[in-house]
Amino acid sequence: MFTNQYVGFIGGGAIAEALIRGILQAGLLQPAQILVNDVNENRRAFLEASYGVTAIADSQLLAAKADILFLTVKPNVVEPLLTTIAKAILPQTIVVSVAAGVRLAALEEKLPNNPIIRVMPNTPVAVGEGMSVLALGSRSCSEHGEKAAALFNAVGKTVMAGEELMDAVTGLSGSGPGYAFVLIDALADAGVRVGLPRQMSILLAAQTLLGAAKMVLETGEHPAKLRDAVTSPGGTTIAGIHVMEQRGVRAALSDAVAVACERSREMGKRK
Ligand SMILES: NC(=O)C1=CN([C@@H]2O[C@H](COP(=O)(O)OP(=O)(O)OC[C@H]3O[C@@H](n4cnc5c(N)ncnc54)[C@H](O)[C@@H]3O)[C@@H](O)[C@H]2O)C=CC1
Ligand SMILES: O=C(O)[C@@H]1CCC=N1
Repeated sequence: MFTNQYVGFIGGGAIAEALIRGILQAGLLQPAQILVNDVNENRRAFLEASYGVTAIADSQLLAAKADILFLTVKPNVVEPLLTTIAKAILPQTIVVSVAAGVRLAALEEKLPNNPIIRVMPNTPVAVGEGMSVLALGSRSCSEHGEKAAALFNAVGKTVMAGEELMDAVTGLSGSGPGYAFVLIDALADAGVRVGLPRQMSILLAAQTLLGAAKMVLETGEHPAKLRDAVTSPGGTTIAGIHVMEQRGVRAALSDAVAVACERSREMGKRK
């Protein structure tokens, strides 16, 4: 599907690097098929040295070469960037924007000919366990969607959705690894508190969340049912869960997702 094709990234930061690492690890593309542009020269040199990809200092040149072009810059940089590359990009190039809050209509206005797809991935794409949600723009047909989905399927799970769900997706799975790292760090600290060595505690915390997540995905059971199977009557787990409920862990997570979703909405309104 990608033979003799170039995939370009404008913006070589955290999410671009995670995608590049995951796509190369999956063997979907060769390093020579990946082109990267970043305003930061050190970043270009780092990505070239670390992954064998080709760094291109001129974003217009990169845009003209790419068959699929990822926009992996901060949301406020997207529109000025599109003004810069609009004349250089070929009309058949599929544009994939991962920018939080930036609407398909705004992207399509700046690039009046290209098929555009808005995606919200997350950083676990770097290890093949990403969660990416794709929304097709008005000029994207199923073939464009399938091509973009093939890239994201190689680095994790993929769901197609309407754009109206993107802010909610951003608040949950886009930002979610951040919440999960805080939870793992907090659990690891807790383990240290009760006497475990730090490294062992981090391993226990991370593997426990990974195992629990895998059980939800593989059994298809409701998480509450799986929780019930851990909570022996009068036992340790229910004593711990009681404290979590008392301290409002559920409400805190609910508010975290709601506030992040709202932030994504606000970013979409900014001009
Ligand atoms: N980090 C994450 O977990 C996720 C990020 N995103 C989205 O990805 C985008 C990038 O986020 P991060 O990678 O976290 O940010 P970042 O700050 O790590 O990367 C942005 C990169 O763009 C470069 N840059 C700035 N202006 C540029 C320009 N005009 N041309 C070329 N390069 C330029 C910067 O030097 C930097 O290396 C954002 O729009 C964000 O909403 C989406 C999903 C997850
Ligand atoms: O924090 C952010 O704005 C980006 C979007 C989702 C994850 N990181």
